[in-house]
Amino acid sequence: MRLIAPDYYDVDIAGETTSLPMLQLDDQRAIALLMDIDMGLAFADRVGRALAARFAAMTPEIVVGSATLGIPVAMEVSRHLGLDKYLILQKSPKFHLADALEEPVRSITSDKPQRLLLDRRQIPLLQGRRVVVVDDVIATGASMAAAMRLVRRAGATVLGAGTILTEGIAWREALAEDAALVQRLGRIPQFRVVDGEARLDPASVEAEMTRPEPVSG
Ligand SMILES: Nc1ncnc2[nH]cnc12
Repeated sequence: MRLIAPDYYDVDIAGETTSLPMLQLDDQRAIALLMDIDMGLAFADRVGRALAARFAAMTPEIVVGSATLGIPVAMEVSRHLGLDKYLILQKSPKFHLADALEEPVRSITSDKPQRLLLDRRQIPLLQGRRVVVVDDVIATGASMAAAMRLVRRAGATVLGAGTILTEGIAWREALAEDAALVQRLGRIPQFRVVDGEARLDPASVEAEMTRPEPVSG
């Protein structure tokens, strides 16, 4: 992992400041890295509780998450909604997934073509059900869009899309009207590498990220 200065980017995640390490992706790009699987049980519990609170009133019947980093999010959101069963969409074909429903992930940021897979034996868990789709980060929006397509192909209604963080702004265009379904606990910008340092990419910053907070009182 190639780290870059400044060492950390601080982001508010559900009311707590979280320091994310800065990672250089290539000559031009860097990201503030959120590895939810490395952040411990207290973090997983906190984000699960906070996202579940956003969706509870919609009375979802099942939570769907994408492997790998969406797995702890799906488990913790389910737990806090009082749901036992959850459903994971896989990225790599496993033996038992020979006959899976498949959706391409149209991502411009990954070098290899990717896809999301839904085990056909799990379709009954989704058919006619009210579903929340979750992931760790929504960046390009390509993974979330593919997950929503799969879930809808299986006959479910998507009530919402939950994520720990949104990254940049590209996801809004990729998700189109589904962007309105997104519930996030925080947001991060994207970064450009300039003189060996990560600098905030102004084009990735949401207008409301730089807008001063309204003064109360
Ligand atoms: N900043 C980030 N951290 C972890 N996973 C990501 N996927 C896309 N952006 C990410």
